[in-house]
Amino acid sequence: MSAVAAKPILYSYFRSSCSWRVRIALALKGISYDLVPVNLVKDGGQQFSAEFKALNPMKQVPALKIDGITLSQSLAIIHYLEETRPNPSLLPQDPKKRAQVRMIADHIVSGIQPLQNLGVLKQIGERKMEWAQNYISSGFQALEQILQHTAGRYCVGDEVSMADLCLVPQVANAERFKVDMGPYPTITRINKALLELEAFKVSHPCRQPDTPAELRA
Ligand SMILES: O=C(O)/C=C\C(=O)CC(=O)CC(=O)O
Repeated sequence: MSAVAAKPILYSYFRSSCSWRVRIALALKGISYDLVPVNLVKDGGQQFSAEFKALNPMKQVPALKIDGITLSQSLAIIHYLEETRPNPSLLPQDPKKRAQVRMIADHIVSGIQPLQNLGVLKQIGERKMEWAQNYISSGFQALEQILQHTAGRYCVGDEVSMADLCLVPQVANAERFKVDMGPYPTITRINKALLELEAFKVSHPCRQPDTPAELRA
């Protein structure tokens, strides 16, 4: 290893919810990084380039080059950051609470987001809005019920955890797909509290190097 460790490089798209999860983790842990934008729509999708495919065969963002390896899959990246840069921790000490954090994170990362991802909506065609609304709503109905048992100020108790890193970007997607948030007061309250934190602000899709002018804050 060289004396001066190379800065991590994040391959990101401003409004990819999965990229945003990782940007929040990097911000919370105070890790400085360089960002390489990958535009998922321009030129038919830059993620399909041979160059990017060599980096991540799944042709998705985010990807993170760090400590001499390249990682994809947002939660795997976040767990690596947690294990190598443990402060501040994004997992509670208590095993039951840790399990609840993972349950909520998986619920969003595996149970909601993939069903409304760009690649799926492309296949769905005209009905894509209705499709995304249905899956986000049914996922949020379950999540609202779960949070009523686990939440304090944030998803699990009063400390920011991996669950919160997944929640905020998914709520942004819900808003984008015009999901009625009325039935989800707990999700709405936690989302609002989290958006007040600096790490969630700096990582926000409206403040990225690749955010188009009309979507900037
Ligand atoms: O329409 C676009 O600009 C392209 C892609 C996205 O926003 C990101 C996604 O694929 C959805 C997601 O983050 O869940």
